[in-house]
Parts: sequence; C-alpha cells; structure tokens
Amino acid sequence: MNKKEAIELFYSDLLELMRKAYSLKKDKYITYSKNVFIPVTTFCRNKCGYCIFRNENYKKPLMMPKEVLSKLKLAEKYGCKEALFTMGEIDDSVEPVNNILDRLGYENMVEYVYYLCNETLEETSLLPHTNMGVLSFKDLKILKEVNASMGLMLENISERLMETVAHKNSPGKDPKLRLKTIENAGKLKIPFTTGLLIGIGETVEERIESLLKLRKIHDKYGHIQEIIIQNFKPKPGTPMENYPEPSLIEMLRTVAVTKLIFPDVSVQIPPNLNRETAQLFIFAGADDWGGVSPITKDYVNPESKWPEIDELKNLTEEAGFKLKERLPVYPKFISEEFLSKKILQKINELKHQ
Ligand SMILES: O=c1nc2n(C[C@H](O)[C@H](O)[C@H](O)CO)c3cc(O)ccc3cc-2c(=O)[nH]1
Ligand SMILES: C[C@H]1O[C@@H](n2cnc3c(N)ncnc32)[C@H](O)[C@@H]1O
Ligand code: MET
Ligand code: SF4
Repeated sequence: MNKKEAIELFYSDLLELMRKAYSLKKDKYITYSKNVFIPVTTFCRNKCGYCIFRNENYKKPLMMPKEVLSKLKLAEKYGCKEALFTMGEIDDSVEPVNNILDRLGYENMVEYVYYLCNETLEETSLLPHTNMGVLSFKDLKILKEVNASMGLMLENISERLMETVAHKNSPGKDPKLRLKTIENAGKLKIPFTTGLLIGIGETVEERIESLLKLRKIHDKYGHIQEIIIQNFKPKPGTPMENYPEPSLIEMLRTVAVTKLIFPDVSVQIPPNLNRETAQLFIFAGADDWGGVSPITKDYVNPESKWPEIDELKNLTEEAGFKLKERLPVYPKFISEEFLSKKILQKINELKHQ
C-alpha cells in the first residue's frame, strides 16, 4: 500500500473501511496479557508535553530490588505472567538515579534492569517485557537475553513534533532515534511491541507515514508482534492539559487502516483508555487488549482504571468474541530464532507446571 492509497482508505466510508479491516480477522479470539507494572524509575531525561508518569521525587528516584521482588511475588500469586518494566529514559545526566545505581554497584540503568529481569526469571514464574525508551544495539542485545519481548512506542515519525509542545523538550522522542532502536531490535530478532500515540498534534498524513515506515521495517526484519494504537488522554498540570482527545471516529479509522497495513500483526487497543467504546474497536480490526493488571495501576494513565478480567471477558463475549490470555511474547515468536535459550527454557518450564 502506498501513502496515497492509505490516506484515501482513511477517509473512505467508515463502515466499509471497518468491514475491510474486520474481514482480516483469522479467529474469534481477543487476547490480553495479565501483568504487573514495575515503574523502575519515574525520573526521565525527557519532558513530554503529555506525560504525567515523569515525576522527580527526590526521596525515591529508584525502586529497590527488594521492593521489585515483593511486587513480582504478589503478581505471581495473582497469576500474572508478564513483568512490565517501564520507566523514564535514564542517561548520564539524570544524577539522582545514577547516584543510587552507583551505590548499589551498577554501572548504569541497563545493567540494573538486566539484573531485575534476571531475578524475575530465577525467582518467579513471570516473563519480563522491558520498555525503557531509546536503546543502543549493544544494550538491546544485553536485554534480549532476559526479555520475552521488548517495546518502544514510535509515537509518531514526525520531526515537526520535536518543535511542538509534545516533544520539544524530549531528545529521546526524536523519530530517528526511535526508528533506529526498532530497527536494531529487528536485527537482533527481538519480538517487539511498538505503536503510535494518537492526538498529540500529528496529522493524518503523519500517522500514515509512521505506519508505512513501521511496515517497511517489519518487511525487512519480521519482528513486530503488535502495534499499539494509543489514544492521548489529557493530564491536569501538564502542558497539554487542554488538548482535545482524539475522537472515537478518528480512532476507529486509525485502527482499521493499521490493520489493513498490518494484516499479519496484532493491533492493540488499551481498554482502560477506551472504557465506554473498547468493544467497537474489535469491529475495526483490533485483536488485543494489551497488558491488564489485577494489582498495579497504569502509571502512565493513573486516572484510567483497568477493567477487571471478568468485565473484560464479558465485554469481549458480548461483542461475539472470546477472551484469551497470552504471554508477553506472541506464539509465533516462541522459537530459537527469536528468543534466548534462557527465555525458551523458562517458557518450557512454565508449560509443564
Ligand atoms: O500497562 C500498560 N502497559 C503498557 N505496555 C505493555 C503492553 O500493554 C503489553 O504488556 C505488551 O503487549 C506486552 O505483552 C506498553 C508496552 C510497550 O512496549 C510500550 C508502551 C506500553 C504502554 C503501556 C501502558 O501504558 N500501560
Ligand atoms: C508508555 C507510553 O504511554 C504513552 N503515553 C504517555 N503519556 C500519555 C497520555 N497522556 N495519554 C496516553 N498515552 C500516553 C506514550 O505513548 C508512551 O510511550
Ligand atoms: N519513557 C519511555 C518512553 O517514553 C517509556 C514509556 S513512558 C513511561 O518511551
Ligand atoms: S512519556 Fe516516557 S519519555 Fe516522555 S516524559 Fe514520560 S517517561 Fe519520559
């Protein structure tokens, strides 16, 4: 599909567009991953105009190993299978975090996250999924060994947003750096979650360009397991607090076009950010609810509560589908081609429990 065709599709008759995307569905399942959200640090070198996760609490720049392990143990009791390590981007400039890492005996954040992921594998029945922002080839390679999958939202390919309230203070949101990370993850065959943030001032054309670029990368490396279409939610006290959310129709069109560009990849819609309307996205081609946690909040969108698993099951069934739990890595990536020996062995152990 080229850009012109994709834009035409986007603006075409909504029901026809949705029907086209819907007809690509191969089965009647909508998947989700039962997870625990571990916000390792809320310090960040970036200042995105929409973000409320970032919080410089000088009393607590870093979650300590003990605290992380006790959260993971609790998650295990609740039957969670994914440990979601999501955090701010830490480079040498973020002193309070680096000082603590130093005291704990870690060179940098990657080394610490590696340790936490490895502990997860050795001490619990959970599988790590890490999203710590932009990473180098070398760091991705290190983390691949202890992650079932990894993630980084492209957000959008638009360089223009680097000059607007959304990304003007966020060097880590430079699309060149994000695309490089996603490509390097492809070279390393890391099962990968990426996606777009919708409603941060981007145009429809820029959305399509972002999707087509991700398509190109996926054609080359085949490692993208899911695309998240995440709707922006304004947060009080942030520079973008008065920005409008994307409309339902806008979101439905975006999800449908995403599915048409990615018939072979899962399209994820977060149910907590679309409380009243989540079901509709199934009919636009969405097939995954993403991570849902019975014990932790969505620290990125703390005002948006996860539905209970029962509620998610009911709303999925009411729409005519079946809810199915999945691991943080999708079945077609469970192989030696994509996973480290350590992770494959862990998944095998879990199967026989
Ligand atoms: O619970 C959440 N999970 C988030 N996840 C995790 C995701 O929902 C699933 O856990 C993945 O599908 C892995 O199975 C993200 C993963 C990424 O790689 C990038 C961004 C996100 C964002 C969120 C989020 O805001 N809240
Ligand atoms: C973890 C991911 O959460 C998303 N994210 C950050 N802030 C918001 C917000 N206000 N609304 C919706 N999504 C957000 C970004 O896409 C980030 O990459
Ligand atoms: N800070 C990282 C990013 O924006 C992780 C998700 S936001 C908490 O990519
Ligand atoms: S969205 Fe991620 S990169 Fe941006 S300020 Fe928040 S934590 Fe930092």
